[in-house]
Amino acid sequence: MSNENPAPGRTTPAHTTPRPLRFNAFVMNTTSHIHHGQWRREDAGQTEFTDVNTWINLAKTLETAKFDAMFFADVVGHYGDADADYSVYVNEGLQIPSNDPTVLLGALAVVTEHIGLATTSNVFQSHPFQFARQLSTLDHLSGGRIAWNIVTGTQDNGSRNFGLPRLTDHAERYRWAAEYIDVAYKLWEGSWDEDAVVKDRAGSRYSDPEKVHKIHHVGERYSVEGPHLPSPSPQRTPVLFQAGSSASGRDFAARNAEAVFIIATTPDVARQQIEDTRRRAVEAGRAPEDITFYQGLSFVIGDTEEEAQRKLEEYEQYASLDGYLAHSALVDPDGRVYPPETPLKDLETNTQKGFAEWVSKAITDREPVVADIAWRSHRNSRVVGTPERIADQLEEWQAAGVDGINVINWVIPGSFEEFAEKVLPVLRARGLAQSEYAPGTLRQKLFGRDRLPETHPAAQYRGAFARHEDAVPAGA
Ligand SMILES: Cc1cc2nc3c(=O)[nH]c(=O)nc-3n(C[C@H](O)[C@H](O)[C@H](O)COP(=O)(O)O)c2cc1C
Repeated sequence: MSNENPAPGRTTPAHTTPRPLRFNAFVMNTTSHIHHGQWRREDAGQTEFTDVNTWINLAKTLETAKFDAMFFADVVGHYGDADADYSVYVNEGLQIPSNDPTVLLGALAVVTEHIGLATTSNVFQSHPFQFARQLSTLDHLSGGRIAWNIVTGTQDNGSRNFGLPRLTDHAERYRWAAEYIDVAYKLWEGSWDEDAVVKDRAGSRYSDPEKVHKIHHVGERYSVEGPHLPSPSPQRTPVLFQAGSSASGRDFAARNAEAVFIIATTPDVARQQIEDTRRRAVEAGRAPEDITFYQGLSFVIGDTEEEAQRKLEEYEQYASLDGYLAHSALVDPDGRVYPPETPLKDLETNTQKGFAEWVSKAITDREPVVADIAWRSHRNSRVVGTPERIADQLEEWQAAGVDGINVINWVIPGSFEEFAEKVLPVLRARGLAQSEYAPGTLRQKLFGRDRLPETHPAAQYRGAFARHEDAVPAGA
């Protein structure tokens, strides 16, 4: 690893060069991802998300700017219950229509060389045998640049699209995820020995049957015999991203994740969340630096503070309260989205409880209402100002323990072009952004190794299935 890319998570003494932050472009294969209403702007290229060139051009822009990864969020339904007023989602282009990000990564893998490519996939949306095969294929195609954002679902509607009655109970979702990922680890790490592919033309042996193993997984939900069909890809297990915030979500992240996404309201809140998850990771037998944290932020950049404020007003004019409310999924027990004027004290909902309590406490001069939640979630993760002022604030996030930033966009590609043109040079001058990519796979770039370390739970499956009777019979 070059000096510019020391291992993340380690504190740098004050007299040495600062540690660069990591930067991901947070995107979704749809029109309206986070900042609802902005698609109506003339410069909003996200309306053309079905055109592969929108993404190819953006990937190239990001690679030129040395972004670490392009990270695609995804959902498999709309927010709220099945009976919620889904005309809002449709009117707003709010994550519908949307296309599958995992398929798109295949195209992006061949037109890029360095940038990491992260997809989101829910544990109930595909069988782990099939999903593990898809990601191994992408990891081969991209030369080892794939990451997986492991999600357990947030939507009743999405669950019903896969035959479930509703969103599975929270604790049960994480038990499900634990088995799902266990199957994937067995396939990725244990099914093939490192030197199994021999391509021995004279000996008429493509792979060595002694070195390809069935996994014989039998669990609560899955029964998977194996072997994994793809041979080992450059990273084997893709880089593992996760975004759980509850206690069970943090435990899952602490055990499995290499990069955790947070949207903390302040650097102090981030610090607490990071320290808590790192403590859990150490309890799970991992090293503190094996797990990194990315704060989601959007930027309003001006050459002067006045210009930044003027641009902010422009974004505000396009912002859609209906969209933020629908995305917040504040639904009543009948599945209807709550009217914006509903007092928070009258809310009866199972989602966003922690955030509602925080907003209730923050507003003391009047009755807090549902609209406040939508507006606060819109406002609390944005940074407004000159590039220098933005760099100052990023230093504060870094001092709180944040390793990287998930850059949330207003418009594609403009938000990323502007960040690359105006903010990254200032960050580079302060040693806070990389100027070149480190060579190798995404994990090599981020952590200085191609494969998961021995302290990771997936490592237990290396060599675990290497019994002779499990080998594929010759000629099968
Ligand atoms: C930055 C960020 C990005 C997320 N992206 C997705 C996503 O793309 N798809 C999804 O289903 N959930 C996504 N989530 C939701 C999380 O996976 C998780 O369900 C949520 O944070 C609640 O955590 P908990 O399940 O531990 O309570 C995201 C969360 C955060 C903070």
